[in-house]
Amino acid sequence: MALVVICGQPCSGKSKAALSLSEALSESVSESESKRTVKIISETDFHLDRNQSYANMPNEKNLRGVLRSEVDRSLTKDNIVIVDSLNSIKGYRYELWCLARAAGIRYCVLFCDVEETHCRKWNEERRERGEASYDDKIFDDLSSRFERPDRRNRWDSPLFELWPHKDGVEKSSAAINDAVLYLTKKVDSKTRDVKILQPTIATQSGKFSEANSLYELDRATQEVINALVEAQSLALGGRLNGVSVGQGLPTVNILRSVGLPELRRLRRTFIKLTGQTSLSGRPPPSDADSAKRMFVDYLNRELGTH
Ligand SMILES: Nc1ncnc2c1ncn2[C@@H]1O[C@H](COP(=O)(O)OP(=O)(O)OP(=O)(O)O)[C@@H](O)[C@H]1O
Repeated sequence: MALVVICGQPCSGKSKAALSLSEALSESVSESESKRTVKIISETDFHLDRNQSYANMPNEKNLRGVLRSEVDRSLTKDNIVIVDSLNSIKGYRYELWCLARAAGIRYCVLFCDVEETHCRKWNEERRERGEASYDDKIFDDLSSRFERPDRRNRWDSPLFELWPHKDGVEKSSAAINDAVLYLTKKVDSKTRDVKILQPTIATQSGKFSEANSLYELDRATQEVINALVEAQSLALGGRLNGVSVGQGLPTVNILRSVGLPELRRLRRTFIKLTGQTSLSGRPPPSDADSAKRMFVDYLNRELGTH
């Protein structure tokens, strides 16, 4: 039914927010919606120690991989899944958004906006009470790498903002109320303010094996670029529609001439988002057709023809 990504600095009140949202959602269930369930997926479910999980990049990628798989397994038409983790890397939020899109459900981000100094103080207080907390080194590292959500990104939208330090967090907080309304609103063909993500061919494609994945991704996307450059030069600047990049693959639909620098930029961004920079540990597609399909889908969306 929906995926909610909680996002915020370390020790910014994310778990409190996840719990408040879960309670508010459960209370909003009417008789007719009794099938609906709310599930929180958090690092503590896997008995993972914060300082171990974020000690180095391989551990961090592993943690994100574990959480992402659990999200992927949990998304259904009837439940609302809340991911209670830092979710501070933009590329990772994009991946979660892709999972929601592949599942054809609604999506939103709930952001705990707390200044780093307050988070640090809360973390120190937690440590003094003998509760699990971040070591200073880990806290500094995570907080310096935090990528603030931006509602202009599809994967950060809609964005509901909480200010736990200023206002506290309750199940009646305004942002929680707004999120509940958004997540539970009945939609029909006239509804404009609720977006149910639609799966595309690319997001429906199967699972990929890790072997040779980066190499395949690099090569496959280059082949798509080559095909486009060639097709554009043959069309001599004329309108191009339905450029084939291989049998059984979707076509690229460009309504304007797109130069090589722009194509190269799009390719670089795509590779980055697909995980080549290993932001989340998810392997990029390992077979050429999957990689091409994803890239064509990305180009069609970015060039505004979808
Ligand atoms: N609104 C608040 N006012 C005062 N203190 C708070 C508030 N929210 C959280 N804290 C303090 O911060 C601690 C951590 O809260 P919480 O577990 O919700 O944060 P978190 O962002 O989920 O942490 P982590 O990054 O470790 O998962 C709490 O134990 C509490 O001491």
